[in-house]
Amino acid sequence: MRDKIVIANWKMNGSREANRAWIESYRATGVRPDCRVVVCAPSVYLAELAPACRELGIELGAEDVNENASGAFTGEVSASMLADVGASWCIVGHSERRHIYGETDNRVAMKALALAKAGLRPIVCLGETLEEREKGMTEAVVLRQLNAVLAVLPPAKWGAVAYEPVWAIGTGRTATPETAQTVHASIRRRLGCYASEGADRLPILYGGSVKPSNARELFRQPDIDGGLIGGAALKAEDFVAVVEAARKGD
Ligand SMILES: O=C[C@H](O)COP(=O)(O)O
Repeated sequence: MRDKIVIANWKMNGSREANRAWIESYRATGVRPDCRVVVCAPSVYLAELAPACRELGIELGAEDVNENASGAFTGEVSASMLADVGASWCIVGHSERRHIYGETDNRVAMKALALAKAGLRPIVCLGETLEEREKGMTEAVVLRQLNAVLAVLPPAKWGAVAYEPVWAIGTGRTATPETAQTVHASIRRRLGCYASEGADRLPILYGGSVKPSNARELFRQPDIDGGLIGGAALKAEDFVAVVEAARKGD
């Protein structure tokens, strides 16, 4: 059985003061997670968050990375820089990066590769738009995105896959557990080709309007190994309630 993972993606939210308050609220809940917990935060805050996260047993992640090791890439942050300030995970291919910043499958793959080379665990996001779903292209899109990263990096070097249907992100419109499970099962089948390379142990997370009220049903699905949480991760109490929904045996 795979361990569950619950990952917060704070996106472009927070401040030093708000982050301290989040950490204190998380601590005050007294939660003893039965799963791995990761917080992905804006890179400028990682160094300051690292000691508190370590103390609380939270692993730290970044939200994006540049695929190059160093050089003239003004404004960008490399994988080794993220490792240097305490991150061990990093999101790549989030739909906001793909759709707002035009990131291609190939660029996402190069980013995942750069992270693995620096010893970080990539969280590889996949997901179809509403238009693609309505045209019956969900599986084709998700597997195309998955294959691009598999072509350069074996699953043993990945941290997690996150299936996030674009139409469910920040909209309050969650995929039903059955809809999400169908796509997760396709991803799992495709990863089955890499069973000898550790793919059966790779967690497949669901993201898209996960909240305390729907997390348990989603996490009960056989191929949903946890979640990538946006809006509900901004309030520590809500995030902890989602973490609690990942308890084994529930
Ligand atoms: O990375 C997280 C996802 O974009 C989900 O965001 P959301 O929980 O606000 O829908």
